[in-house]
Amino acid sequence: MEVDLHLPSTLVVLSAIFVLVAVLYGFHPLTRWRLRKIPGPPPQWYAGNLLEVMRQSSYHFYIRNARKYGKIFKVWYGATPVIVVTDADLGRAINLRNPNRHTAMGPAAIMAPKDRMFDSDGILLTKDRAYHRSIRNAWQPAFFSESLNGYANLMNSGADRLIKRLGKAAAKGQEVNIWRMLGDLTMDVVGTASFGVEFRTQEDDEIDSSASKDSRELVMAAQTIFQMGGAGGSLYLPIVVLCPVLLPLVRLIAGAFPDERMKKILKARTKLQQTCTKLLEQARARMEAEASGKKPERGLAPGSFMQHMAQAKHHPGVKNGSPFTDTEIVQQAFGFLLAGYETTASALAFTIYNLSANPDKAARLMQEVDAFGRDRVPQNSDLEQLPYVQAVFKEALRLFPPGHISIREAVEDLNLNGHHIEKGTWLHVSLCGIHRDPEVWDKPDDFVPERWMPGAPEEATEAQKRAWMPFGDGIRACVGKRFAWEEALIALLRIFQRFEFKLSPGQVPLEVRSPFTLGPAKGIFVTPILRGEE
Ligand code: HEM
Repeated sequence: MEVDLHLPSTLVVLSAIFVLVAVLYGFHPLTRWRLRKIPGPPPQWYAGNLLEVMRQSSYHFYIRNARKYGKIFKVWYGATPVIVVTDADLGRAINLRNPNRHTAMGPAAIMAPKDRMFDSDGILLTKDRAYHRSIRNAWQPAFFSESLNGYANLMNSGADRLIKRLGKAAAKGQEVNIWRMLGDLTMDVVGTASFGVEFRTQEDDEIDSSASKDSRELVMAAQTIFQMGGAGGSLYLPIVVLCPVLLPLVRLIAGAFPDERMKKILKARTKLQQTCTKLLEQARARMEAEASGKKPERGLAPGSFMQHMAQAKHHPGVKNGSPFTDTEIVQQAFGFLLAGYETTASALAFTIYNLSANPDKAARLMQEVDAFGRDRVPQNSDLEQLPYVQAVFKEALRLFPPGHISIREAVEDLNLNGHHIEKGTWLHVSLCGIHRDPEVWDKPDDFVPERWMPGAPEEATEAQKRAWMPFGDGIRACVGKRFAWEEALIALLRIFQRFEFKLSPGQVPLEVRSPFTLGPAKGIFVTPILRGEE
């Protein structure tokens, strides 16, 4: 009888290869060795620290680990090590020298390039420096004082609709999820400012039936993308997180067989693109009609961000200084909504949470509001008369910065306090870690708006002021900061002219989640109470 002596040895070799691959992809011995001197929480095989990050939220996980391991530590997102920095000066230096964001692990990462165009070429994720400068410059005039003065009416009408809704709840003594309601407000304001059609997301039946068909379709598409777009959206994602080298293959398979979530996102993106293209055509018709002295019927509102982009041109060195294409304009308009909607809603909700949990601070704020006038409708230029409202908002942004990480990719090899970091490494400047650093702040976890009141005994030192950076820093810092500031102050003033809030029990400390931006885990539940006579 003939015995196949090769079979066992083949099995041994295959098993050895399998074990080697399992070790290389599960344990990453070489990378671990390279980064061994950087401390950090011990990773698990394959998942790294991902399960802990998801359980605790990256926000808490980073704050806790900064207190345990110091201002530079490493965290493993599956197979990818991320260097987290919680030192303000080092963070600024990183942001200044490394302008590229690494591609987030959202469903978009696994989409084919044609389906990803919103992300890869928009202001948020483009890695082409000259192109970024060109788009960013085109954005800037939307935040000049003249434009901001123009937005005040829109922001006040948004606040009117919110006050109406709060009034109904107050009359019934009803608890509300204020985070949700503020989300409806900011979607209303940012959506209308960006796309130039009335978003009307604050009506009780979600989308006002009197809104135009274009407007309704746009709102629904944007909402679908938001609901579906968070990290962990697609079933294909875990594969890429655990084994990034499979990305090209996963993209191919996901392109051919998209799962339900991806299908919905793709459909919503196509709808958004089509509707915006139609609005742009109307806008161009409007501009032509205006130029020839006629009055057009509909189109983008004058002064809207999209109309502004329709008139903008690239830098002479980029695309020969040509006007923006329709696709580019839609990318930017969607970027405006994406970056400005949830961040501002969460910042406002955190502010109301902190005020409700600290009634003495709320009382001081209401005194200032009353001195300004209970019935006075603010304009942008009035906001400097509200130093305590500003201080309260600043302090809420310190404790809970909605954009809590400046996400970067090392553009070259770096030396971080003696640690060698290779080009391409993912870097997270943890703004929440910096904002709660006990070596920098007294009572880092307490809500003390007086830190931001000039002359107060608690007034922040220069080092503390430098360590306040909720809008990031460097050339990728928040371009919409002045818009957010105006919108938030108008909303706070208008809300507290009419209401105070009772926090529902069981919410201190607040449960948060931070898949991408930082927000309350389930919401912030309060009962609005109509304020008595002055
Ligand atoms: C309270 C509200 C807001 C907060 C806390 C916030 C925070 C941030 C942060 C932390 C960044 C990243 C900075 C970095 O990577 O270093 C950012 C970027 C950005 N934000 Fe905001 N933001 C807010 C509102 C807005 C609004 C209302 C808009 C638009 C109208 C906007 C548009 C953008 C854009 C386009 C970027 C990317 C800029 C670039 O890459 O050049 N943000 N924001």
